[in-house]
Formats: sequence, C-alpha cells, structure tokens
Amino acid sequence: MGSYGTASSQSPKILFRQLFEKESSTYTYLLADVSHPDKPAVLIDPVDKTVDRDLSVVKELGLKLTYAMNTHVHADHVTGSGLIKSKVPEVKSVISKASGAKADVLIEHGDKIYFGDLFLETRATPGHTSGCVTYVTGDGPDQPQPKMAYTGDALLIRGCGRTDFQSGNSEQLYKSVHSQIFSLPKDTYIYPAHDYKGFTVSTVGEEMLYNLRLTKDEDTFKGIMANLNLAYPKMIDVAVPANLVCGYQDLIPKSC
Ligand SMILES: N[C@@H](CCC(=O)N[C@@H](CCS)C(=O)NCC(=O)O)C(=O)O
Ligand SMILES: [Fe+2]
Repeated sequence: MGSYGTASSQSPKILFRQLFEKESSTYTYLLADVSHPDKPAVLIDPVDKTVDRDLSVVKELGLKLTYAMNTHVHADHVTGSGLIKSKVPEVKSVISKASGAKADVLIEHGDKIYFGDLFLETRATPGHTSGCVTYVTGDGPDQPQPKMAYTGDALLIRGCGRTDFQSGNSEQLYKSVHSQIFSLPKDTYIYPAHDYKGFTVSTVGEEMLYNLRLTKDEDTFKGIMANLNLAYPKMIDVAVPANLVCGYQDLIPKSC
C-alpha cells in the first residue's frame, strides 16, 4: 500500500467546497488542510469546462493545489486534470491503476493521498467501470469527523452509476457498494460525482435505508440495472479517449 504526499505535525482542519458543472451535472470537490502553513489542497473530479472557476477559488482561498484526482474514467465529460496541469504544472494527476488511464499517480485499494496532515484513503469500488474508486477521508483521532466518502458514480444519492459500458458489471457494483461503502460508519457523508435530481449530500445510513436500487436483493438489483434503458452519454466517444490520457493531452508539454 502506498502513501503519497507529506504530513507535518500541525493538527489538521479541513476546508470543503462542493462545486457544480451544470452541463454534465458533475460535482467537483475541493478539500484542503487549512491549518497547514501551505494550505495544501486537492480537487476530486474536476471538469474541463470549469477549471478556471475552480482555480480561481483555489487562489482566492490562498490554497496550494497539489493533486487533481479522478474517481474513474468519465464517459460524459472531459476531466479537468490535464488542463489544470497545463496551468499549474506542480499539480499531480491521480487515478486508479485499474482504470487503464494515464496519470502521475496510479493508486490502488488502500493507498492514501495526503494533503497536509489529512488524507484520502482509496477503496476499490468497481462495477460502474472496472477502475472506479471511492475516496474516504482518513480514519483516526487526528482526522476529520464525521467521515466523508467521495463515491464517484459507484453510489449516487438514491441511485447508482449505470453498468452498461466501460466494463460495467452490476453484480460487481452491488458487491462494491455493500462491502466498501455500506460498511462505513452510518454517519459518513456521501458525496457523489453526479446528481440529476437536486440532491447534494447523503449519508451511508440514509442510503442503506432509502437507496432505490442498492436496498434491493442482488437479483432484483441486477434486473433493475439491466432494464434502465438510458441513452448513452452524448460525449462518450470524445470523453473516454480523452480521459484515458488525463484530459487535454495536447496542452501538456511532457507526461500526463
Ligand atoms: N444524459 C447524460 C448522461 C447521464 C448518465 O448516463 N449518467 C451516468 C453517470 C455518468 S457516466 C449514470 O451512471 N447514470 C445513472 C442513472 O441512473 O442516471 C449525458 O448525455 O451526458
Ligand atoms: Fe461515470
């Protein structure tokens, strides 16, 4: 298991911002350790179209962006990671090794990404795509309470990511959510990568009771997922190839 980034001896204080990109209904999350002298920050699931907005917030709050992280290879929008790296070269891109995508840091289950004295722990949650991960704020007395889980498209509020492309597998998704997300403390906040109904946040306990798909038994869940009949995302043919190389590769001088 790997740990990326450095820790200091200050006691950490988390800054949290939930940002929205309306065309793809994507949430981007900005987290920082504001008690650390450098105020190191991470962005989870940035979108190319809103990179300038996100970097303005980072600047206005006096943060030092260190990682641009993705929960998976998105099919409906182009990640902002590549564009961010072209504008702030010291930022490192992060995605799972299992995604097959390029990035500076390829993480696996159990790996930790540190920003100041805070960290996000990686939980492999495949099923929507084979490389999906959930990032969970660190456990332990010096880590923020209550906990937060950035679930990408594995678990949406009252729903979940579809399983009909990018090696999606409903049986795998069911197991991922039950073993890796529903096993977290019930007061853990759930922050998904998308919402199409106006929700912003949920909790593990709430989803265990009210999720319209994951509260069912496995066979019923598989039946629901096989009959969603959703149109393919409009940008899939552009977004997936671009996201496999971390976004807009042509703007980036060297590696992704
Ligand atoms: N209409 C959108 C695509 C909507 C969509 O397919 N969303 C995905 C998540 C992004 S890959 C999904 O899993 N949805 C599950 C659901 O139940 O809606 C577009 O054209 O971009
Ligand atoms: Fe997705």
